Amino acid sequence: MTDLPVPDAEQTAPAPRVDSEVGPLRTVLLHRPGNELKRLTPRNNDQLLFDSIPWVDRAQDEHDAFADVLTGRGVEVMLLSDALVAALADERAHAAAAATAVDRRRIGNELADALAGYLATVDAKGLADVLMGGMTFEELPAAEGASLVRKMHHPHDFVVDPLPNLLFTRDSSVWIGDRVAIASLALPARARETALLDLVYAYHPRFRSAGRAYGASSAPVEGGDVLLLAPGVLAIGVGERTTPAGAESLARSAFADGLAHTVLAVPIAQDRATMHLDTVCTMVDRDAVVMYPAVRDTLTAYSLRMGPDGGVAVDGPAPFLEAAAAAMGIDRLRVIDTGLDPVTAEREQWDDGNNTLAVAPGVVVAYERNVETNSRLEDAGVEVLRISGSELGTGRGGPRCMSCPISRDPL
Ligand SMILES: NC(=[NH2+])NCCC[C@H](N)C(=O)O
Repeated sequence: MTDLPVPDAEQTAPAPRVDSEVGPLRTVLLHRPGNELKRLTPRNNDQLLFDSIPWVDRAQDEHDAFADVLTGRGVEVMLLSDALVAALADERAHAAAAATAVDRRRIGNELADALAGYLATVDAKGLADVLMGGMTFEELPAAEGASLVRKMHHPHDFVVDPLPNLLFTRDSSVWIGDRVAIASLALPARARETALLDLVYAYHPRFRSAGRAYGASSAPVEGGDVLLLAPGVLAIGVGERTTPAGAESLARSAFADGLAHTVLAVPIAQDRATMHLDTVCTMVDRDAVVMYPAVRDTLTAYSLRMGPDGGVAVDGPAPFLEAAAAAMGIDRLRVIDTGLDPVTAEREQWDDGNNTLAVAPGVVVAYERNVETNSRLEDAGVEVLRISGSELGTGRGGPRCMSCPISRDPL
């Protein structure tokens, strides 16, 4: 008898490729919140971009339920912590990752050497824990020296900052076609996420052959601002996070790689409530978006195309909905009219009512608390898979923010 080889998960997994916001979702990268959330206190939560202090056990339960909804729909869920540990098994990744955690300028040479020495001794899992959850002066097990830095810092100050916003995997990397763009995150609290995702995509066996769409150290672009409206058509929000230079440079590289023919640069208000384009608008079907009513008629877009000289040609601005429909080659982009009174609309926008994750055309995951928005979506024929997010939402992010699609079937 001959034994047939058993295909392993990596051989059977769909190849990474995402051309739209709504094509049937096959594989997604999530981050189950961990010890990094336990670092949040009323003194540091603003700086770490959380609006209150989450109840961590409950946040984990909510996240598990989110992952279950996705697996229940046949989606393969990859967890960032597992992917990071797998990547760090490569000693080059281990060394590079440890180096990203050592900030000599902040902790001085003596402690930096002690920290680097310690990190070199921990295994992949131990290193991943420090990279994600951070480390306090009190936890640094290096020999007690006379370091002034150690003496003058509070024992609970961070030697390595925690990364509570890893939860929002949408922002740190984006697949465009068969290439991955490592985001260049704008705010100091998230800057180190770039380096971790960069290592995951470089060293995880599953991604080794993945081409890059954007360099990790380029001008700021965050994934929450990038919407794949249709194959070849990107919308990029420009506001608190993604800069005009970031949008221009991602457009230039998408054109050069043949990943897009049109990029819409969409100015959004530079506010916490609208930090990314996906806080006011996400796609729920091939030709439909759910959108915050207050911006529906005012949102505009510059249309970027490859210029004759290989540069970027800019048109507009024009109304966003018109520019989007034209670029997508459809008559009209349907806006699901949430028809809400302005106060309800503002409350539900703040709680990520417009931040839905499509698992297929017309099927989206949404926070249950946005009762009005969800019922309007259903009235318009969209199936809504509700999850609770009372704790997950304390960082201001909904189902779309908490997910990075790695593979979607073509539309
Ligand atoms: N795609 C999104 N809207 N992400 C939300 C990110 C929230 C996170 N606390 C931040 O401020 O960066």
